Amino acid sequence: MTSPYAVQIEDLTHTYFTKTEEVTAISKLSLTVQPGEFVVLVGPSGCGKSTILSLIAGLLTPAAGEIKLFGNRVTGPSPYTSYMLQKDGLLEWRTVAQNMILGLELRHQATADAIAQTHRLLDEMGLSHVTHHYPHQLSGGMRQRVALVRTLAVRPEILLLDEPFSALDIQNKIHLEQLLMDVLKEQQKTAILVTHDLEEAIAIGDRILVIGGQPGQILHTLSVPADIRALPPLEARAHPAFRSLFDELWREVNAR
Ligand SMILES: Nc1ncnc2c1ncn2[C@@H]1O[C@H](COP(=O)(O)OP(=O)(O)OP(=O)(O)O)[C@@H](O)[C@H]1O
Repeated sequence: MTSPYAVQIEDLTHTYFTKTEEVTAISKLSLTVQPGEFVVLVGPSGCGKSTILSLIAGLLTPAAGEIKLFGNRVTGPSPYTSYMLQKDGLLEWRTVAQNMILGLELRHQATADAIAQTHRLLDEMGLSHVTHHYPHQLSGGMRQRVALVRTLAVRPEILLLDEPFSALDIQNKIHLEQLLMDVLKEQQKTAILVTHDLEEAIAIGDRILVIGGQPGQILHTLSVPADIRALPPLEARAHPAFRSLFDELWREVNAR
């Protein structure tokens, strides 16, 4: 039987070992994410948010518990996921066109069709005029849009986004949030976003999980009301209920 979940995490524990100490970053975490759902992880620094993403991406091996993506157990990096970080990670010696197909090349999927698709995405992001530019010729917002195209190019079912817009000014941030939401809606992808920006969490998430405790646990869940979810990120921020949701999240994140 196929799994009804895009992501299913059961009793997950992860411990980092350093020369001097053991840090249990995640302990017995269980969580499910529906296909097409946009889940946001918020919480104080060091609570384990990035560790959760790295475990889902198969970049770390858990000490205990398991993660399944569409019913398939994660044992290493998988074609289901694509990861985007705060640092764009563009290779300075490659043009925009060469950077955006990097993931396709690494996965041996750089077919003419896949590359053409990637150029369409670049066009949708308003970047077709910089196809042959090098990263140093781009603004911060443009670089991050190229990184988003590269993340989407491999057509992952699940996007893992670790503070991807946190270094951007508010105009660029909202613009990229909108572009991301358009693509997710059109392609019906699942996404898990880590952010410190509680407004961003409410403006683009379906369900927000406050992570915290000793070690990482889900301390609070906030489901964003459907009428806010239906709005573009800029308008969502102006919804009359937005402030009280923000206050609720703020209290929960800062409660302990
Ligand atoms: N490579 C590592 N080696 C040892 N400890 C680590 C390592 N990476 C993370 N940790 C520890 O694991 C815990 C969780 O870290 P993690 O980066 O997942 O938190 P976070 O919530 O993403 O933090 P931030 O919001 O600051 O990015 C922290 O105590 C951190 O110090």
